[in-house]
Amino acid sequence: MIKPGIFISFEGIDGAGKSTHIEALAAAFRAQGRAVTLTREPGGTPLAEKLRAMVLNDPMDALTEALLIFAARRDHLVQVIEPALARGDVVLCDRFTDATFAYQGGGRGFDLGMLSVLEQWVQSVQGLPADMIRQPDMTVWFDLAPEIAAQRLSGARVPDKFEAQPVEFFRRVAQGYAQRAAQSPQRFARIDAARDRHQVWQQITSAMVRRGWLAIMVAANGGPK
Ligand SMILES: Nc1ncnc2c1ncn2[C@@H]1O[C@H](COP(=O)(O)OP(=O)(O)O)[C@@H](O)[C@H]1O
Ligand SMILES: Cc1cn([C@H]2C[C@H](O)[C@@H](COP(=O)(O)OP(=O)(O)O)O2)c(=O)[nH]c1=O
Repeated sequence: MIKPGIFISFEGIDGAGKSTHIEALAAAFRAQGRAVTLTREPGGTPLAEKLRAMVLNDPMDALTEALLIFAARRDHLVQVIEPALARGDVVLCDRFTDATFAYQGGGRGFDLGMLSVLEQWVQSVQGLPADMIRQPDMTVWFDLAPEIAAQRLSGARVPDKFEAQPVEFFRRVAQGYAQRAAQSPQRFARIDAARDRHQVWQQITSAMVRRGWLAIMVAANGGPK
């Protein structure tokens, strides 16, 4: 019998430490025999990657941006995430809809009610009860003060359209995440991302072990390189 798929998203402001830990978590799941689909948003399909390049590089008004992001999400869900979950994969997704609420809603001040309507439309998929939409089973939220994230990113990479925003923007993004976490406390696993890499890794794997998704031994042996 195939195991049910698990959908885990990773969220937090730019520089919070997501990329550092996702690969290591994929390796931990593989070490205990699970197939892993490692993917990201915006992106994850050829079409969605084209939309990502536009969203991250071209100036545009907030509604255009939200529509492109949700169009990319729909393609990604239908082409990649749903088939992977149906196969029983562990899907590790670097950002999902909480990022839209945080960046377009919190950061850019776009209407949250409209984002909720788009969320309902885009995440309605076949095979779920009519009153349910596809949501991550768990969202690992790297919570970090914007000042620390900016310090970590300074000189680390060429900033994209969002990374080039001032610290006040990221303060609003962080508030957007906190608001989403308060609305779905069961789904969100908050990580104190100000700790060192080892302690961050321990917090992440503890959340997986608590859900019965990762064996303690596998978690103890892994970690970011
Ligand atoms: N716990 C940590 N302590 C200090 N620096 C970290 C930690 N985790 C990641 N970093 C560094 O911070 C920067 C941003 O991390 P990254 O994983 O790329 O963040 P994100 O993917 O969330 O934008 C990188 O240079 C990374 O090496
Ligand atoms: C998924 C998503 C990302 N974003 C932004 C956040 C990030 O600044 C950017 C790309 O995310 P990310 O892949 O984390 O960037 P990087 O590969 O540089 O670490 O897109 C939104 O504004 N809205 C969204 O819905």
